[in-house]
Amino acid sequence: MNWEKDMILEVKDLFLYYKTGEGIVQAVDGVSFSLEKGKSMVIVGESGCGKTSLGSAILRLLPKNVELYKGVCRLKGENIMGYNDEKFRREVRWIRAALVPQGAMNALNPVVSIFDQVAEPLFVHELAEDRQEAREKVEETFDLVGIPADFLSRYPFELSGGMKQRVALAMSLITDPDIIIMDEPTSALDMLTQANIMNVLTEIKNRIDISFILITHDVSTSSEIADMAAVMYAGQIVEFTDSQNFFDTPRHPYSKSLMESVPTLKADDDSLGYIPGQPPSLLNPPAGCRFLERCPRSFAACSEEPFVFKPEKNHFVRCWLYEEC
Ligand SMILES: Nc1ncnc2c1ncn2[C@@H]1O[C@H](COP(=O)(O)OP(=O)(O)OP(=O)(O)O)[C@@H](O)[C@H]1O
Repeated sequence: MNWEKDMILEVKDLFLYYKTGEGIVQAVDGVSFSLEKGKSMVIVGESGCGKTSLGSAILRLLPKNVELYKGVCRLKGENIMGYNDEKFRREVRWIRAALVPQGAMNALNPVVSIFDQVAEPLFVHELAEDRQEAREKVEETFDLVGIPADFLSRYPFELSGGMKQRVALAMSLITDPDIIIMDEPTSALDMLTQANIMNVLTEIKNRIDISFILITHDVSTSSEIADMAAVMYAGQIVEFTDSQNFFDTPRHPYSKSLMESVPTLKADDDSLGYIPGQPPSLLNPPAGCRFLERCPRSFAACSEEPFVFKPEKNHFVRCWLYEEC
């Protein structure tokens, strides 16, 4: 993969391992991808495959038990992995790259008004001189995420789940970052509210120059907003391509099974697929292809770790089936 100037984010050979009493958990194991400016990307995969860890690794939000953390992360061409922690905190996290963490809407402070919570990053990072300036910025951001301005003085308990999620989004947008990573932003919401949040994201994408990474295990809700799609399996990205390609013709056997297991309004229940078995433990992942045990198309080569192949332009698949491509 070449470094290119119109990329917002380039991740190369990123590793994040955790130390535990049982051994080393290889949560992010040599992940590489790149995302163009203004584009959005979805990262899908089963629970426990390392999606949250990948987001945390990019934003350097690390727990204490890190065993290995290395790789390259270029934000607008600059390797932010080379920044010391202070520079990273001051210039990158929440300023140029923000996170909407899993369950963010339930983590709002119940005794602090919505205005004070959304405006806080402006004061912490000295981006507003006074409350009036902060208020204007918060109102502008509320307009972007579809929160009525009179919600400024409300408290979280006065808001519906969908509104709380919009507040969490507003908190990540308030500093005008280049990119936002959203971890399961719709998972605790009903279907209608999920669709509303997706519409809000589409609206934001149309109105401002921002890139999104959407982390989810729900393939269906992400198809509308994503320009690019990455599939994670057992700590690795096994497929990465533009979403049209991915949703029309997924290539990796895991991606295919994943797509076949997504319910649609047209399909009857009998045609729904499922993936037998469990992903391997990240404590001691198998030496060959990590999907081998569950793969309907495995063959002799799969006992060796697959390289990433490119069956067509901008389509990367970690699978021996595409070796000849
Ligand atoms: N601090 C930690 N210490 C040890 N293991 C961890 C730690 N954080 C996560 N893990 C493990 O790392 C692996 C990847 O977890 P992660 O939360 O990144 O996956 P995920 O795909 O986001 O899952 P989910 O969809 O359930 O949120 C899992 O096996 C998890 O148990």
